[in-house]
Amino acid sequence: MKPDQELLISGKDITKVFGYGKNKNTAVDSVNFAFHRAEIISIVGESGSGKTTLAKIVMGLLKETSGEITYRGQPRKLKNHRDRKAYWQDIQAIFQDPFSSFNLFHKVEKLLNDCLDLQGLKLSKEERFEKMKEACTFVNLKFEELYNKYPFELSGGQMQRLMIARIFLLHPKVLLADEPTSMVDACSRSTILDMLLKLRDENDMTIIFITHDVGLAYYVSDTLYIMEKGKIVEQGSAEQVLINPQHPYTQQLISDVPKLNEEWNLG
Ligand SMILES: Nc1ncnc2c1ncn2[C@@H]1O[C@H](COP(=O)(O)OP(=O)(O)OP(=O)(O)O)[C@@H](O)[C@H]1O
Repeated sequence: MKPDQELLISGKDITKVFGYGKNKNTAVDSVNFAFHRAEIISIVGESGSGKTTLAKIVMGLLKETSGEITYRGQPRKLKNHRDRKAYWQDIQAIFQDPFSSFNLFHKVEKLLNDCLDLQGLKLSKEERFEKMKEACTFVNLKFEELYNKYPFELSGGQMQRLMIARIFLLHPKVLLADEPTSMVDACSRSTILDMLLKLRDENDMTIIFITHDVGLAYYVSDTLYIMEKGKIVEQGSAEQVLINPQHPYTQQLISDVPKLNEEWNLG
């Protein structure tokens, strides 16, 4: 499936400065982006390049110092609780540390039930059970075995699957995934990515991956944004950027993955 042309979220000259004076740090520097419906985008860069800061700005968790974000054709407004609630119904995130995404005092059943509540759906107890079970099955978890457990009783991999089960129930328009596979082994890793790709195909979800792994980015993405020291130094279709990188930083990132060309058979 290919992304369509409907522009969903874009940013113009987005800048984020932390600190003052000698401690001033421009984490995101005049960044422009345009993400479309059903598009899979990877933002690739080394540690400290500003990926997570940019992701938090897109999420509305961090206020940009300057620049403008447009969402569905309108300047994004997050002034009051109502604006934010509406925005966060449409955009969800999976962060590196799954523990940060859950209320650790709530059992799995409540965590999933809350997703159904957020949708405002009127469902019977049986319907709720069926939906939660379906979500767990989608990510190869057994609801019957987990529903009564607390997040800290789950493995890192189970937690990550549970996060995807939540996304399955919430079906947001945009999913921001910050290194979503960092806590799972290589085998589960491709399963998790396949789950996310399937969600995109079924729900036309736009997915933004934040990663330092060019290989992963190529495997999953339509579009790559390469970020260095707060700036987007190169962007384009995944093939175009990987096969014919223009910027020296991109060339270096790719050459740091010596087997990339062979593994992905890029010639
Ligand atoms: N809350 C903060 N206060 C001050 N500086 C910050 C803050 N958050 C991030 N930074 C700085 O902004 C820069 C970009 O950090 P950011 O976490 O966005 O990078 P990243 O590319 O996501 O790195 P990683 O891959 O390690 O997560 C870094 O220099 C970091 O120290």
